[in-house]
Amino acid sequence: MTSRNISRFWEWGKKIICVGRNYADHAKELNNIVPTEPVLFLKTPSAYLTEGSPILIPKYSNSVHHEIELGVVIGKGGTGYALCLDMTARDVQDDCKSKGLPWTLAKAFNTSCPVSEFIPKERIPDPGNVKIWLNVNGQMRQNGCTSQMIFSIPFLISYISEIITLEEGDLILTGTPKGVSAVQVHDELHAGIDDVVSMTFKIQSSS
Ligand SMILES: CC(=O)CC(=O)C(=O)O
Ligand SMILES: [Mg+2]
Repeated sequence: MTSRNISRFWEWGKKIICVGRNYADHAKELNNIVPTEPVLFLKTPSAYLTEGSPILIPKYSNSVHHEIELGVVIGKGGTGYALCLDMTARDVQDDCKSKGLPWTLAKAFNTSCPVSEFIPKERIPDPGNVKIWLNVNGQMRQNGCTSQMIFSIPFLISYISEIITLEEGDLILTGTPKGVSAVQVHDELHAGIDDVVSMTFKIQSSS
């Protein structure tokens, strides 16, 4: 595990808004319908995690999946970015889906939103065309491009703004490409955006 001390750019009181099923190949791999409108959900402040701290598997799940995603950070003079993980208790989510219940237990648990350092907008001139990738213990699992998004970043910002007032510092996770899979205790997740940023997180049990 890296010992880099990444300072938190995200602060308490700001929102973490997530978009689901924004890549058709991922919606299909989980047998979900490809959406015609963005699917939104929220993460809690205690979900936010920076490098150097472990991702904790909640006791109530036997199948926590990685989902690598481009994060958009709302700023006064435009947006910035971050690489994010939307850790998901897939077994719990499947159960919630079958019962018509919200996804909070599956998506918003403590440490479920590992985030890279802040990426200034100049470092990603075209956020609609960057490669995001993730490997687990050195094996590539996800390797997608934001050009595959169903709903573009400008559309998502405008869509969300109609429903939830976006403020400086809010973070939007823009959905994951295909290749999600379960992680195990002691796994090491290494992820990046082209040659712009990379991050490493270890998996631990929560006890
Ligand atoms: C099925 C999901 O968990 C939706 C999601 O989070 C995504 O990124 O897609
Ligand atoms: Mg996701």
